Amino acid sequence: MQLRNPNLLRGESYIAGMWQQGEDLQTFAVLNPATGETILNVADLNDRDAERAIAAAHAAKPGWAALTVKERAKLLRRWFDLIMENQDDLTLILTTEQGKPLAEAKGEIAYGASYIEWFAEEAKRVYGDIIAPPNNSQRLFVIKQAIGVVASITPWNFPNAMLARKAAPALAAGCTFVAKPAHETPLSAIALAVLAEQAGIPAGVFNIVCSSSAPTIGKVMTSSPLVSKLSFTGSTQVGKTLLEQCAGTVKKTSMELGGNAPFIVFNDANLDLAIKGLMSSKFRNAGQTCVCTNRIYVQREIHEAFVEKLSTAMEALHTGNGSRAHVNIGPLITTKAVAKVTSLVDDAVTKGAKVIYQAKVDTNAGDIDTHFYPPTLISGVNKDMQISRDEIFGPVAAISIFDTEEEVLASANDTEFGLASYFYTSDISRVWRFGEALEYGIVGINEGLISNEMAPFGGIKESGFGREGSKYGIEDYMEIKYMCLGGI
Ligand SMILES: NC(=O)C1=CN([C@@H]2O[C@H](COP(=O)(O)OP(=O)(O)OC[C@H]3O[C@@H](n4cnc5c(N)ncnc54)[C@H](OP(=O)(O)O)[C@@H]3O)[C@@H](O)[C@H]2O)C=CC1
Ligand SMILES: O=C(O)CCCC(=O)O
Repeated sequence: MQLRNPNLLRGESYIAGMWQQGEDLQTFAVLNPATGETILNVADLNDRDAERAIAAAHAAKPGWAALTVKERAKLLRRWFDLIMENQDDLTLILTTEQGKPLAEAKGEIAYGASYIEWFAEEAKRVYGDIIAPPNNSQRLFVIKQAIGVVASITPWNFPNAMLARKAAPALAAGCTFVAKPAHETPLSAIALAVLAEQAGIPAGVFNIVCSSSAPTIGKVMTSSPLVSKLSFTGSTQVGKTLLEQCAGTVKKTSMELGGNAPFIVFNDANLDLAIKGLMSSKFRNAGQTCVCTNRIYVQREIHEAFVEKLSTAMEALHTGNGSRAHVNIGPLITTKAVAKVTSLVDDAVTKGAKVIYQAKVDTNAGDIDTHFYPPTLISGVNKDMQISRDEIFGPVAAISIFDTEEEVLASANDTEFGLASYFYTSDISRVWRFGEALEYGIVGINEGLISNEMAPFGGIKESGFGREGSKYGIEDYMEIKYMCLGGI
């Protein structure tokens, strides 16, 4: 990998302001998902290393919380500037370890950085309250204070942005932070730590613990009495385990878990707009995001026209190694992920769905074909097929036909998940009626790209709780304290 700033590619963890090999001096390999080649061997930390990171964050907490918000904001702003100055190198690291095409990786670096910029500003806008007292001898106040040490566990699909959007509000609020990135993609997280150090964020405030054993580090994070909050993004299954583990020390938690997003197109929709929205919400990161469209519902009268337009649009998808300029669909993260998508499509086809379009995979010498799944369009999907119940996490567009608004609302809400949803219509009454009736934390209306740092990202039901980004995001990292002054 040719980087302008080779210091960004490191294989150590960052604890207490020092680069660390870990007590056991073991390493694990980080692989390029397109080629299977080892990019770097990264220090494999154990439970005692994680405890040291938590102790470092705990020790750094009083000093960090005591800085003025302007001082913390300035350091966060410096971190943001450095990330943007190093955007091209960070992009290359991200594509190499995660697989997403370069243009998307570049977008992710800017997206992640936007949370740091936003929360550097929001740090200055935390307000308390004065409450009318029940009698004249009292005065009642509400203040907000940093929760304390925050631990985070983040996934491989957005190795930069998921970490940045947890660390930024936490640090802005005055919390200190210990991150465990996914073992598939630790290099982007380590690079963020290199830049945090360079920005002058004090030792112990931002720590990274890389490990091949997530359950080991997770146990330490969830059981340590020094950790006040756990913020997790990943599968609902692992989220539930972590919630159970956090119960022992009654930690606050934010859980950004799986989704099963419906994408509904009514007869009166602008079809071209709907296709544009679907292409971005379905195929972003090769379909590997928790807000990716999972179930597409098209009203009967427009089904044929919609399928035709979608097949044509999908011809513009080029699947291959994300480091090649024209590629816009990269590999899936592992062969296990490819096997899961394959089995969902096979199950749907066995139960009667039809494959309408399947793209070709265009790999180079050195790429491993079995790491890629071709963009595929199937129609005739129904709720008995596993593909309509599970997160696909792959580039498969699965269409069902519906007749009435009532019917499609029931289908859309018939899931344990409640993260993102999308619908297209030109009927303004339906915009409100249907938007309010969808049981989701996020509703895209005539829009397929709903994520940005100014908006509250998060789900309901088994998609989790807590909100990331927006004016609400910093609240997740603050405690409310009520003070009652008597004897007046
Ligand atoms: N909401 C979302 O954004 C995401 C949803 N998913 C969904 O989950 C499916 C499986 O993906 P997968 O990567 O396995 O997701 P996981 O939930 O297993 O991984 C997410 C994060 O949790 C860590 N982790 C895994 N097990 C534990 C544990 N017992 N204790 C503590 N941390 C743990 C992982 O570490 P490590 O990687 O080192 O094992 C990673 O950092 C996907 O197909 C998709 O459906 C996946 C990723 C993100
Ligand atoms: O959890 C995820 O899958 C990442 C969500 C990406 C986004 O912020 O849109």
